[in-house]
Amino acid sequence: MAANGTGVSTPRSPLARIQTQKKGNEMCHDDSGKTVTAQTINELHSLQKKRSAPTTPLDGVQGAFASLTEGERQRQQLQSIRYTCTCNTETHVIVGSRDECLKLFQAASYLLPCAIFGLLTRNMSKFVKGDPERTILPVPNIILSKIIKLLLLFFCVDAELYEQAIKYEKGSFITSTGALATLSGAKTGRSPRDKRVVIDDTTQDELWWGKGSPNIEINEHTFMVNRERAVDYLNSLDKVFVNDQFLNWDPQNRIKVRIVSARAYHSLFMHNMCIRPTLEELKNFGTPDFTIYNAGQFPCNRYTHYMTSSTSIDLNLARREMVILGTQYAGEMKKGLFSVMHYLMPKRQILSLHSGCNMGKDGDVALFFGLSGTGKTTLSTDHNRYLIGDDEHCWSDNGVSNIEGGCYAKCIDLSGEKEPDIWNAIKFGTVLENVVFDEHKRQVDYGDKSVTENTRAAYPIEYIPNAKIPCVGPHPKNVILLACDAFGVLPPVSKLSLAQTMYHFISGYTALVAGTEDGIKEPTATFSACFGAAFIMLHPTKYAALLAEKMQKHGATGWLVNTGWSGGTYGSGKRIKLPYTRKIIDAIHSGSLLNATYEKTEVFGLEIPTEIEGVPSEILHPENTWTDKQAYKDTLLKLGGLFKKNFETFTNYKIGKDNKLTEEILAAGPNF
Ligand SMILES: Nc1ncnc2c1ncn2[C@@H]1O[C@H](COP(=O)(O)OP(=O)(O)OP(=O)(O)O)[C@@H](O)[C@H]1O
Ligand SMILES: O=C([O-])CC(=O)C(=O)O
Ligand SMILES: [Ca+2]
Ligand SMILES: [Mn+2]
Repeated sequence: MAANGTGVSTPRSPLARIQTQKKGNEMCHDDSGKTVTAQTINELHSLQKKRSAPTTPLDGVQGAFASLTEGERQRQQLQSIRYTCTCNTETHVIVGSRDECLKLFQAASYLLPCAIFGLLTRNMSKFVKGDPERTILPVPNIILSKIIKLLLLFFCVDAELYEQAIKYEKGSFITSTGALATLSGAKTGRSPRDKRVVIDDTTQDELWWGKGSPNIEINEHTFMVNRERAVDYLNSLDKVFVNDQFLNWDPQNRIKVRIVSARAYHSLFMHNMCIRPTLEELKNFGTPDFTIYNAGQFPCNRYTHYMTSSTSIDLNLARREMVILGTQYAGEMKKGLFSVMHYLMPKRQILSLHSGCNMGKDGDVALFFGLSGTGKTTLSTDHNRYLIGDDEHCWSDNGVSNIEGGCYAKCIDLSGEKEPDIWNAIKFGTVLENVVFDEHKRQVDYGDKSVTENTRAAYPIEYIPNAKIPCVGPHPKNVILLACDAFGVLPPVSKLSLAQTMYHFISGYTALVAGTEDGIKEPTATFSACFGAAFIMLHPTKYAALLAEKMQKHGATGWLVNTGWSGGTYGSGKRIKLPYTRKIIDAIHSGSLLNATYEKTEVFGLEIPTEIEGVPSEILHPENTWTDKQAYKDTLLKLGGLFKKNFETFTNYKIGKDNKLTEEILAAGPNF
């Protein structure tokens, strides 16, 4: 209780957040989207719908159903709910030992095939001590270790999740192309400063901690406090959604995950993003390898030790659990599981990668690395190639495999002409986050940033016509590093030596424009080790060593592609046209670029081709595109300096078995 007797203050509006972030802290950079500007939930909702004149008369039945007889209408309705079992909101509480409960759970899923059951476990200690609210549950005198709540609800076909979302989650609508438009609330991007990892005897030694690391420590006790909070919240609801799914298309390294969440939106999102089990696999699912408790609507308690805001995403590797409090941004689940893979896979000598991946007709595989917004999804989705995946992969001795079963595309300024496959994937079943649409026609305005610039579409990978199912492929031939250079000094494409590839992989550079706020014209450089510092769990050099080893072994060629500015910095120059970038990528895939004539640039020492089919030669050397040559030189040196400064932290580490490669990598950076 506060000393002045006024009690503990509560946030003024549901969207208010506590700002406790220290400026200039040592955390890895925040690549999450900006939070919304709306101050209240109603304001947020009003942003989503654009006013327009109604086009449909509201009285009388119109359209396809108008001419149906009642019998036909009923038949069609029945057909559409064929797969939906009756919702039984009654909660069946089974109390028993963990094993007994699991057995019952298994048996029940056999009795009702197709059903996914809600399953919640909670520590019984508090329960046994006697919470009057809870002792109403029958407690037979067997040794209790867990309570499991079976909710006979789930049968998560897309249609039912749509219905649940529309009925219970404000801001859910069906768009004109059939996608489910949703709002993620106050957070429209990830919150890397609120992502915490339990430090224990094992993780203390194994994980990367300290400067630059994404792992902010909490202790086991705090994790349990937050876990209890999340589970209590979920237990208080009429229903929870449970997804039992897989990660990783490599059958030998498949991970079973369970996601318990409160929103149909979250369930459909993960249904799309993770690998969907067959009915047979679901029946035999057994115990998951990892579980997420997503209580995102509910905040963490600010007075809990270690908490610095009302949001906390907590990872406990020993318990194989993650708890989410205070953010409904669905990407936290996707990228939270990616972090888990970044821990589990390297232990098996498998490299986990923040990259897109596709394969040509002849089986040539390319990886696309890059930070958020640099083009992984856009460029790996290529009508002339098979899509293996757009964002998260593993590279093992067997080749590459996608970790996910879906894609998560940026939608800002999306157009059907430039990105037809992504455009056409936005249909029934797709989750469309934080977009603005016409209130009557339900047509999405992809240019509208009113809710956020980070608008997204999450769809199953099968929605891309040339997806490669199963999503696996042979060893990569090309490793393409994407950087969206808003300084406009990096060449549109350069061929890299292995040491240069490693240098740029460890640097993980991109520069975007700070945002859409007035007056901000100056790009900010972002360095994020391994093009995904927010998700890696071990020291970056561990992943770098694995990449070097695999590239060497399989003879892959590295490339640096600037998908950003040309002809000047943001403000004076222009973003390189997507069709040109596609031509460049085509030349890499076909092998023609490997045999081109090259010249070397100053400062970065990059090899740039003099000619590429379909690309004006004058843009290949960035200096040509700048009218002010001095400004080009100054900007180049400025960026070179930023690279050097960033790399200082890595100069004391050894990469790989011998010092030779380490020395070569250090020499592969800008030289001036
Ligand atoms: N020359 C270009 N090359 C690639 N993308 C471009 C280019 N010009 C504009 N774009 C736009 O940049 C964006 C690239 O976003 P994309 O979804 O591919 O990012 P991503 O690397 O997959 O990021 P994330 O990891 O956040 O999903 C798209 O909106 C695309 O239309
Ligand atoms: O995780 C997200 O929110 C989107 C994404 O893919 C990234 O940022 O790399
Ligand atoms: Ca993407
Ligand atoms: Mn990503």
